[in-house]
Amino acid sequence: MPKFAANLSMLYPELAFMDRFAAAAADGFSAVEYLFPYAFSAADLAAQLKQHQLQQVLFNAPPGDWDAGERGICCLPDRQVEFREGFLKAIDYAKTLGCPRIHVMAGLVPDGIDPERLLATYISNLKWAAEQAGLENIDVLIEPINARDMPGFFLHRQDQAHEIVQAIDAPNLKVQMDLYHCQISEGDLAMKLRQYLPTGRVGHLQIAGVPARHEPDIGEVNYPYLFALIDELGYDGHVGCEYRPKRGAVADGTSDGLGWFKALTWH
Ligand SMILES: O=C(O)C(=O)[C@H](O)CO
Ligand SMILES: [Mg+2]
Repeated sequence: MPKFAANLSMLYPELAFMDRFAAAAADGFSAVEYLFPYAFSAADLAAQLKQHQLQQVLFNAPPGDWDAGERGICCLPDRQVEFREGFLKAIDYAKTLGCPRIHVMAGLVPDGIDPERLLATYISNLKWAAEQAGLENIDVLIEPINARDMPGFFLHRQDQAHEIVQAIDAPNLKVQMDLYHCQISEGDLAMKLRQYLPTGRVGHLQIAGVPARHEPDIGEVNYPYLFALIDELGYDGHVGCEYRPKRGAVADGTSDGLGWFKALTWH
């Protein structure tokens, strides 16, 4: 069975962020991920990990002005300085948290800029980020995100992401394959896993039910089948549980929805 990580940005919305570590550990998770650590000190977050014996497996580099609607700045030519400063801050957090990978969001395609310039900026920033992160044995990840949830995002498809990763060819630059986004954008999940996991270029997996992004046992995707396939293909990384609990921010709403996880992991 794959190893699962609780995504603390989406799970446990009923709790304050700092209380979500204890809740994830109590539910049987041994790893966590979340979008952004920057509202908290790295030392406080590290203390939560230590206290609850949790491993931090992923977080995101600063995405620009998230509240204003920005979704990453890596492809934006006029934001290179900010991207690089933000990425160095992410490395500092990753070192304190013992986190081996950082997700870099590409950004939304702005009007009126030549697509070739965006691609050139994206590639140049990713090359630089992979070099910096490589000095600390950290992987850099890029994630295709579906256009229904994030219209105008620069990176929508697995083949596009793999083409970029191959072109840059840095050993620590990999794809974050979110099966929720992949199902919405392109489908054929089992064959996509068979195609991409053996390349060694998938650095992290994430899951959610489709179409509503609730628990993985709600919706059109047969996850038990895919978990067996992921094992068969020898993937030994984590699978991030990045979904919005169906019961929402009510007491025990997240734990009540974890029957699928407990059935797989509790013996
Ligand atoms: O939305 C996702 O799937 C992610 O993994 C990003 O980190 C945040 O948009
Ligand atoms: Mg994701």
